[in-house]
Parts: sequence; structure tokens; C-alpha cells
Amino acid sequence: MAQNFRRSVAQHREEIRRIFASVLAQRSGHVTEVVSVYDAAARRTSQPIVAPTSLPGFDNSQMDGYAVRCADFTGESQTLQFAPVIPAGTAPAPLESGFAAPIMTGAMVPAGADAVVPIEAVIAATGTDPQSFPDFSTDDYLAGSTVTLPRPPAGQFVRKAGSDVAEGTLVIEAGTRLTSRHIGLLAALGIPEVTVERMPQVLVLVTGDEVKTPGEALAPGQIYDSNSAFLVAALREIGIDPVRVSISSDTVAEFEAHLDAALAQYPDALAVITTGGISKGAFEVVKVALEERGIDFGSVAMQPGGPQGCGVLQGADSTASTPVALLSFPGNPVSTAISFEMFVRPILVSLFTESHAVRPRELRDAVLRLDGAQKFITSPREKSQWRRGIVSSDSATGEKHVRLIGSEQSHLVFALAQANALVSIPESIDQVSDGEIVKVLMLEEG
Ligand SMILES: Nc1nc2c(c(=O)[nH]1)N[C@H]1C(S)=C(S)[C@@H](COP(=O)(O)OP(=O)(O)OC[C@H]3O[C@@H](n4cnc5c(N)ncnc54)[C@H](O)[C@@H]3O)O[C@H]1N2
Ligand code: MOO
Repeated sequence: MAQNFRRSVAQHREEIRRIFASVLAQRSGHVTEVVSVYDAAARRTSQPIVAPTSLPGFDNSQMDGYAVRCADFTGESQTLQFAPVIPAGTAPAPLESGFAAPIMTGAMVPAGADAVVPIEAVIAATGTDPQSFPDFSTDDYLAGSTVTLPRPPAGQFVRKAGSDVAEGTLVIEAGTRLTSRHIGLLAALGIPEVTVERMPQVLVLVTGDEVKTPGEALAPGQIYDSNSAFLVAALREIGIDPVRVSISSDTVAEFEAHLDAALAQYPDALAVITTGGISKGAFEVVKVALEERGIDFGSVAMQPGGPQGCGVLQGADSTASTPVALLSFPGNPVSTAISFEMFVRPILVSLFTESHAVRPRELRDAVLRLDGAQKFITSPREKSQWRRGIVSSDSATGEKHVRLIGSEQSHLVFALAQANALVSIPESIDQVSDGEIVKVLMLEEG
């Protein structure tokens, strides 16, 4: 039976955590997918990766210089004839005794050569610049020219095949979260694709007769849908795979049709987030449709974002073959954004990502700086209020200050976009004065 709850933010967050845990517990293992190495950063490998080749793949030069045979050196230096130049990316002929082959960094060391003498070490012959190579545009330099080089230790500046990775080495274990450094290694090994765990899919379904997609023409009374754009972007930021379902009108049948079609199309979806249609109006489509399916609606002592719904959509009541978490957020854009910060980000980050880039954000202290003559702000007692703020650091003391931007109203998308923090005014407090320390939740690192 659906319930009308009243909860604190912490209680509602725990309820949503429990919902995700129960949905996950009813799924078997990870679904995997193959992705291009270029798209694999931050993904978790589902198979061990073994080097298909050695790195380097062939002996190559670490320096621009001359490939030589050490055995040719009878004294501390040796004058040698020019062999043809070896640019990177070519397969050289074996180096004959008595010759030195000009060789570029990364070029294959020819058979027979066992050291490279860098160009800087060339011993000057009268009237020559030892620091530069001859003109390779014609073969003239091959005609009887010589170069005098100091004796190198065997192996000098030769990067041996396999000295980095030997073919067959286990380079990345299953279950590794791929960093950019892993991605570079995979590409170096010539691996174009990797099998990774599929990130959970979250379906985003917004409602409202008045809500249109940017790019469409607006009739009087209509507005653009910003909630789905926000949610898709916010989910992507934490590595979740969002699916924007088309906008539903405020009719129950249409909402149900959209929901069921989306669940059928994405049978592995972990969750659905809806926005709008859950408060006290005459057309609360989401609430009406989902209460029938066992989703609870009620209020959380929070502003914005008071009206909330959550639960598990069970297969028996919908086309969902596996249980799906369902979260319903209020339609106001700032209410949706703050609901995401409170009830989605911390839970999905802790369940699915370990990257420090998306760590759950922590509350920090900042000194409230009110504008002008304003001495204090008020907040409804018994509600956790989240105001939008801009936090900056005092350049001399390093102390953090926060200035409020916009009011407490939940339609102010410009103020939200300008904010870099949410300012907490807890349930127990109904007034905060200029200069008091408040807790801030940073929306951007800094
Ligand atoms: N009599 C009462 N009225 C309202 C109450 C209340 O307690 N008593 N609560 C208010 C609060 S708080 C909120 S929040 C909203 C929640 O309403 P709904 O979730 O039912 O959302 P809607 O009515 O559908 O829309 C609210 C608001 O947001 C705009 N909206 C909706 N969807 C989008 C979207 N995708 N992108 C951008 N903006 C959207 C919509 O046009 C409305 O302006 O209820 C209050 N009312
Ligand atoms: O709670 Mo509503 O979410 O303030 O605007």
C-alpha cells in the first residue's frame, strides 16, 4: 500500500539508499559491454587484459644519433662510414661492419647494431658542425663521408624490445577502474576496445502539459524543459548512463504509456527519475499513476524539494522484468537539482564510482556575508533549507566566505547556474545573521 510519508532529509536519503540496495540485490552480476578505448576512461574492466604484444615491439633508438656496432671500436673513438639514414617508422637494412647509421629517436635499430651514439657526442672533424646531421635529401652523404664517434658502452640508448611489457603479461586485472594512464597503455598495446561493466542506466521522464523541448516553438503558457537536461547532465557527471525519455503530458494514460515503453526498451535500467506532477494540484499525473504501482509519496522537511516520491517498481505491476528504483522529484527546476544533490549523487557515487573526481561532496564551513544593509535571513523552522551561494576565499586569510545568490524560490535557474555552492540552513534554525558560520555544500571543487 502506498504511504504518505513525512521524513527528514537523512531519513529520505536512507530510504532511497535502501531502495537502491534492494534493487541491486535482486540483479545478477554485472552486464558488460565493449567500448572503444577512447571512451573507456573511468570504466571498470570486466576481464583481465593480457598484452597481445611486447612493448617496445622492436629494439629502437632512444636518441637522435648514430647506430653502431660496438665491436667496430678499436680505441676510444672510431671513424665510420655513413650507412643510409633510418627515420622512425622504417625497417632498416642490417648494419655492416665499419658503418654508422644516422638514426632518429624511436626508429628501429638495425640488425647488427648494439648501441646508439647521440648526435651531441660526435667528435668534430675540421670544418664540420658535429651537432647536425648531413643533408639526407639526396644520397650524397653516403659517398665516402665519415663520422667520428666516441666508443659507446654496449646497449647504450637502445630501448630493447619487451623492456617495458613482455607479450603475454597480465597488464590490467579484471575489476580495474581505468584511468587515463591505463587507457594510454591499452592504446600503446594496440588494443582498440575493452570489455567493461556497463554503467547503470537511469531513465529520466519529465511531465507537464506546459513543458516543451528546447528548439520547439512555445505557445502562450508553455516553458522549456530544463529538468531532463539537468538530470541527464548531472547523471553523466557521476558516470551514470542516462536515458532521456520523451516528455509526458499530464494525463495518466500517457504517463503510463511513456513509462512502460521506456521500461520495455531499457529492461536493464536501474532506476527511473520523474519530475513534476507530485504536489497538490488538480493534475498530479505522476502521483496518481505511481501510487497505483506501490510508490510512496509524501514530504521531506526540505526546501526546495519538499514533495518527493520513491519506491520500487515491481515487474508484476509494470512491464519491468526486474525491479527498478523509482524516484519522483518535484517539477520546479531548483527543487529537482537539490533533490539530485541530496538523494541521487551521494548514493550513486558511493555505489558505482570510486573516482575522486566524483567523490560525494562534503559540507564545509563558510562565513555568511549578506549584501548591503541586510542583517539576517530567515528560513522555515523544521525544514532544511538550501540556498544558492557563491563561495570565495579571502586572499589574505584563506577564510571561506559565502554570498547568497537569488532567493529561496525554486524557479531561479540563473541563480542556480551562477552558484558554486548550496548553503545549508538546518531544520533547527529559522534565522542566520551576517557574519555567522554556515555549512556549504560545494557544487564545484575549490
Ligand atoms: N497548494 C500547493 N501548491 C504547491 C505546493 C504545496 O504544498 N501546496 N508545493 C509547491 C512546491 S514546494 C513544489 S516544489 C511544487 C511541486 O510541484 P510538482 O512536482 O507537482 O510539479 P509541477 O506542478 O508539475 O511543476 C512545478 C513547477 O515546475 C515547472 N516544471 C515542471 N517540469 C519542468 C521541467 N521539466 N523543466 C522546467 N520546469 C518544469 C512547472 O512549470 C511549474 O512551474 O508544487 C508547489 N505547489
Ligand atoms: O519544495 Mo518546492 O520544491 O520548494 O519548490
